[in-house]
Amino acid sequence: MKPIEVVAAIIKKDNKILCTQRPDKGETALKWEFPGGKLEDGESNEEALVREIKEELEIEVKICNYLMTVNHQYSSFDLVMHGYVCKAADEEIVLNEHVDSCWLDVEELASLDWAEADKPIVEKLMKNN
Ligand SMILES: Nc1nc2c([nH]c(=O)n2[C@H]2C[C@H](O)[C@@H](COP(=O)(O)OP(=O)(O)OP(=O)(O)O)O2)c(=O)[nH]1
Repeated sequence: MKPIEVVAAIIKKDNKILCTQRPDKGETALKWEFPGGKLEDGESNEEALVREIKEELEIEVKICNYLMTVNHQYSSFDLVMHGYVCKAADEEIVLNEHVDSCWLDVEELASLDWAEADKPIVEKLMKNN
């Protein structure tokens, strides 16, 4: 099966990181994630990320650096997820798709129930801190 290819934004503001909670459906129901979504045909990772964040949260992000790619096998699909560290301007987020969100310090990230594929990203952020 062809993996689903996704981009995810680790959005930083004032030293906090934006964490978002997925809706109550599918294999990752109510898990916490970094916002983002699937690449559309012909899009670069960066274009997809800026578009997804605008759609999901109604904010503009500036991509600072690539962090890592995670390959994860869920039982119903294979995921390839590219994580980028981004900066948000001082705009209010609007939750168009997520059920909850919070801004956490890096050392607080482990307190959330993350989607499995996000755990290596959380570990890397905490190690780099
Ligand atoms: N965006 C995002 N998706 C993640 C993360 N961790 C993780 O397992 N996923 C999975 C959940 C979903 O099955 C898939 C991304 O799908 P999505 O629903 O966010 O993407 P999308 O907005 O383009 O999708 P769609 O509703 O248009 O189908 O990747 C993460 O940190 N960020």
